[in-house]
Amino acid sequence: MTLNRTQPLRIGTRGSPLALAQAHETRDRLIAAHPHLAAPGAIEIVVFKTTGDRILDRTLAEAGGKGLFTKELEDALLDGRTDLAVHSMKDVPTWLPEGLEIATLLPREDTRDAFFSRGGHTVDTLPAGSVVGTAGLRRQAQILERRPDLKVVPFRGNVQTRLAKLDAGEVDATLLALAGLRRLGLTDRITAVLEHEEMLPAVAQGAIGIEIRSSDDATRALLAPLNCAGTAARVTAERALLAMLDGSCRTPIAALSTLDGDRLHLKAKVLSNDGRQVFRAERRGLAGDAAAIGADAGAEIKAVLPPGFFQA
Ligand SMILES: NCc1[nH]cc(CCC(=O)O)c1CC(=O)O
Repeated sequence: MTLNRTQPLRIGTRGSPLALAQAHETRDRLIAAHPHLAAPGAIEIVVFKTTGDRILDRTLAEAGGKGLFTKELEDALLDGRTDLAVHSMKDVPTWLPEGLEIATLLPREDTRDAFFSRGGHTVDTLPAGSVVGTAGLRRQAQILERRPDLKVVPFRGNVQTRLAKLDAGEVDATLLALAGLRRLGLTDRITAVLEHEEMLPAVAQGAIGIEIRSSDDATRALLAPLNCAGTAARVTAERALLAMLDGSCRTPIAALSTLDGDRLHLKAKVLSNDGRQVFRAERRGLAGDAAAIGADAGAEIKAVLPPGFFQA
């Protein structure tokens, strides 16, 4: 098969600064692997506004529904308006639409969360009753697990908006994924980087996935040299856990797998929203068994969850 194309390769992306940085990283990696794609017009970046970009006044769990950041990109792929879609894998629902697949995982960024506070406080030194702004139930639950005396309030908007709200005193602290901050070059204002023991990341946090039509062998071949096998194994394990738990986005789930050679180590945690109930599982195995490792850890947690634990 020839990798030369007569049509431009069309990359679908959201328009947020982080999404654009990830689309540009994808374009740059494609050009590095296939120099002819550097020609003017060989790659087009097509920007879409997703439902998740429109809803800024509610938390995403309240907005309900899955795929808030992906649906418009996937519709464009399915209609043939684009050839690939670039996603933060953290935002990609467990089940993809029929006819689409994640073809490639780029090398994963740092998976930790960054903590920002006024007055340089860490999670442990924040005065009782301090207000932490976060949109995510996973962060809310883990903050309250450690500090039940803090108050967590919903908080959305892009990085700059959130930091402005912090400066204005609307909240005393907030959290953001370090991966996004690194990609945007916005790490200078971080108060503390939270280690995994303190804040286990979201499934696939820090990973960029590239989605294509399953029938599109030409684009799959173009993307093949960009795939990071280690990231793919880790994301496979974490997403298999999610699939087994079948968790709605209203239940806090955190997971992280790491690789040491071909040995994969998965840690997973499901919490109640108030952080008072915590269920954990841990598994080790071969990277080649990533899907089974994730499913197995998910099944262990599922077996001990009280009936009705997952909210609709
Ligand atoms: N939910 C939004 C979102 N999706 C991916 C990232 C960060 C980048 C990543 O984890 O890959 C963020 C922002 C955040 O959580 O701070």
